[in-house]
Amino acid sequence: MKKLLKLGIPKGSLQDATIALFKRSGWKINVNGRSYFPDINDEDIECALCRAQEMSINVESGVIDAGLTGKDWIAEHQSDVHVVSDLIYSKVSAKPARWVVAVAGDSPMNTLEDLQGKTISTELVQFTRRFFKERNIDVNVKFSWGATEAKIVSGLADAIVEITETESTIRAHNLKVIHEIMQTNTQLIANRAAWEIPAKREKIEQIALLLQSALVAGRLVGIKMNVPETVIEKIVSLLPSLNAPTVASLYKSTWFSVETIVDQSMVRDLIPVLIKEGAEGIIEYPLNKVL
Ligand SMILES: Nc1ncnc2c1ncn2[C@@H]1O[C@H](COP(=O)(O)OP(=O)(O)OP(=O)(O)O)[C@@H](O)[C@H]1O
Ligand SMILES: O=P(O)(O)OC[C@H]1O[C@H](OP(=O)(O)OP(=O)(O)O)[C@H](O)[C@@H]1O
Ligand SMILES: [Mg+2]
Repeated sequence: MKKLLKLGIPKGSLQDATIALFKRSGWKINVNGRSYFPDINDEDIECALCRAQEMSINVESGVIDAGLTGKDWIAEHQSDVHVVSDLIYSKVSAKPARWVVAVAGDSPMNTLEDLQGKTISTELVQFTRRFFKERNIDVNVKFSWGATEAKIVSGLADAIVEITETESTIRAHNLKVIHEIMQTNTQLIANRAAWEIPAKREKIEQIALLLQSALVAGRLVGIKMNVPETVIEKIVSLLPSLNAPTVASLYKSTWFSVETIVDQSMVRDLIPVLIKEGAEGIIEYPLNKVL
């Protein structure tokens, strides 16, 4: 039977992070062997694996109702799709990635203008051509099938336009970044006609809401502690929180239980301070969703 929503899952760099995010959001996606049609535990959704590079083309044409892909490839194709939600994650982190112009580390080229008349290798050909044309810099943009960083080292190109997330590939080839041309992150996009169908839109919005809440939850943790009455005001003043922390009295005691949600990056600095100020029995726990 035909399902309500055909959903594109990006095959490749974003695949594992996307399936993991769906799992945290309450959907199990199972990729079976060589099949490009994974199972999902939702009778309204039919999943299809699709390359990130062509997702927006298939969403625009309506072959797929909605899908996840990078902002970069939507821009490359100038696809006419409805952007439902920005989901800030990349291959290995919950951060955007960057498309940069890079040259050999010892190159005398340091600015975009220095690339006048030079050869640039990239997978993102159309976007790169438009970028340089808008700046009246005449360059020869050549399509790269991948391993693009190697093309500077082997002398096949003077510069590259390439995506970087951790910069390890740039460093491994002794390149230097001379310009950032775009930041990119994953986006949930929908076919414009599908978006106008209430039942489809409702399902897409449900997916957007839960993916977003699982992403936010991934950055936060809960902390809970016991605090004597004498230092309660001081401890509360130290706690950053989404809202005010919850403070409850401990049964037949002058102590309080204090609970709050904080950014996980600050926990390692916060906990020693809380202990020093008199908090005890501190526990930290992960969150599944924050709505
Ligand atoms: N670290 C990363 N490296 C490459 N692409 C990334 C990274 N993080 C996020 N992306 C996004 O993944 C999408 C490209 O993924 P895709 O798997 O299709 O290309 P790829 O990694 O070049 O694939 P492959 O090289 O295996 O053919 C883009 O939208 C890009 O923005
Ligand atoms: O900044 P980093 O964390 O090193 O990640 C960026 C690198 O990862 C991707 O390569 P991919 O594995 O897709 O190989 P490819 O160049 O052959 O496409 C991308 O094309 C960069 O080379
Ligand atoms: Mg690649």
